[in-house]
Amino acid sequence: MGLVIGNFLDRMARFDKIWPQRARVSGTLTSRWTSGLKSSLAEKADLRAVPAQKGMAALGGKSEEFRQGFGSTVADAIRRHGAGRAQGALRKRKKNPMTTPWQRPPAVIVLEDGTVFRGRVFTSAHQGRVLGEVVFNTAMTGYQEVLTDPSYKGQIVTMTYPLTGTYGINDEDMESARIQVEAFLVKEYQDFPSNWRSRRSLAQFLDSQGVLGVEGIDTRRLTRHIRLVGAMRGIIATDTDNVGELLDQVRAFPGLVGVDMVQKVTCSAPYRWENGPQPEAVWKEGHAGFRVAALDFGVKYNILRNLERCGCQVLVFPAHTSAETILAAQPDGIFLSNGPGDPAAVTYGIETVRKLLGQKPMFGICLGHQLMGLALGGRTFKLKFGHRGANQPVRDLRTGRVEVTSQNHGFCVDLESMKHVPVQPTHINLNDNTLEGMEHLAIPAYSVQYHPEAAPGPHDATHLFDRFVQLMGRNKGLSSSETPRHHDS
Ligand SMILES: NC(=O)CC[C@H](N)C(=O)O
Repeated sequence: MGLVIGNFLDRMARFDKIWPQRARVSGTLTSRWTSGLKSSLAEKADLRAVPAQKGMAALGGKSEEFRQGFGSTVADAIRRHGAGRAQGALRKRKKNPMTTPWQRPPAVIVLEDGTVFRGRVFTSAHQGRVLGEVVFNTAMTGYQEVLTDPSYKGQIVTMTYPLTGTYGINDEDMESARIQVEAFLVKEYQDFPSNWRSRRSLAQFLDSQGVLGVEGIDTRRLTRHIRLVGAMRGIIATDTDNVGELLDQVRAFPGLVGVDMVQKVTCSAPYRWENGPQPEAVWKEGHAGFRVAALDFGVKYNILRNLERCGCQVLVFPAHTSAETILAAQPDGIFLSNGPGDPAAVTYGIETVRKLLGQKPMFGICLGHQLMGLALGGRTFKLKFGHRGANQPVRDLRTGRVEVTSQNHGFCVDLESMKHVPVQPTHINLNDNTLEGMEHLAIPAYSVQYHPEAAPGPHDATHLFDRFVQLMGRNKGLSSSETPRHHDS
């Protein structure tokens, strides 16, 4: 496979060798899952003799809580932040008690092929079972954006990066109004975030919306398994360990193929985007920027932020809106958003896009790109395990330029099927040569499978938003210098 995946596997192999050494040399709790398995409290205190003693001295009367199981979190906090801040953290922790990893309730994950993984629940709000397609994301940061990206609806997401939670959750990096993933699986959860923007911990965020978080998963084994066998349905249970029963339940779950997930995430009524969603669904009086009608199949906020940054004003329409209603708003351009699930199941969206093609300049991202492909007469298929991460190399076939891109998709437009359509393929994924972008030869319409808005990921491709603005300008008879330009390309 490609260089990027090769590097990734190599890095994971090296990480495994380095990890135990680091834990031995520093004598800290970096590997809580090895040290944590020692069951007697005396042994625990021994294993982390230095931070534990400092912790007890610094906390004075708090040593009783240490013995009762706050030990690792307090010692962790002292190591990271010093005794003063650790005391503050302990006070917060008493309000929202979190047990040490080895005290957390067990969770079992069963994949549809019978493979079993075990972990521990690091959230408190959830008891029971969760079903979804299990997918992995290789971005090293960006868990907040991943959790809130509507394209993950119906999916249980695991991060391949082994430590999650370090920088908490902030108020700015939301990609929609809520958490969209069905559940979140990590190798090691870090419950003491340290970042100037952090407002709450990852566990608190998941708890606030009743979403299950599980740690202690062998995420490397899980990822390698999905890569070898392919995307799979999975079930997480916190209420039973009966694998046979869970296997029956996961096999009865329909999964994502052929299922319209868009209706679960699209907005219920049109709205204007202006530094966030605004209730009124009308163009702003006196605004000179191009008017973009965005069809919301599960739009990420950062796409709307980017359009706004390019000087556009944006009205967002529910996925079911008819082509006639959209054209009646007299937009200068039409944007087709990203979104979850199988594009072929969004039949009403395909029909609307077919009617809108050629009426106004059109730009599609991810699911929007797939719907454009289907509306033009192409086909889509499910990739073996999908592209999700922030390091996918894409070549622009017209310039030869390679961009490192952010991606999140499990389906793909079949390049072969586009051979009979008046479309030029413009971008190719260098890992597996699948189609990543196209441009219509006769009408102003183009699309990309990847995410130029990043969030998370590199900003190599933000120029694609400028291209949309240029296209709208040309369509209105403006020269390129008369059209605003906001991104460096
Ligand atoms: N990010 C997206 O828009 C994803 C598109 C589609 N749901 C897929 O998985 O391929």
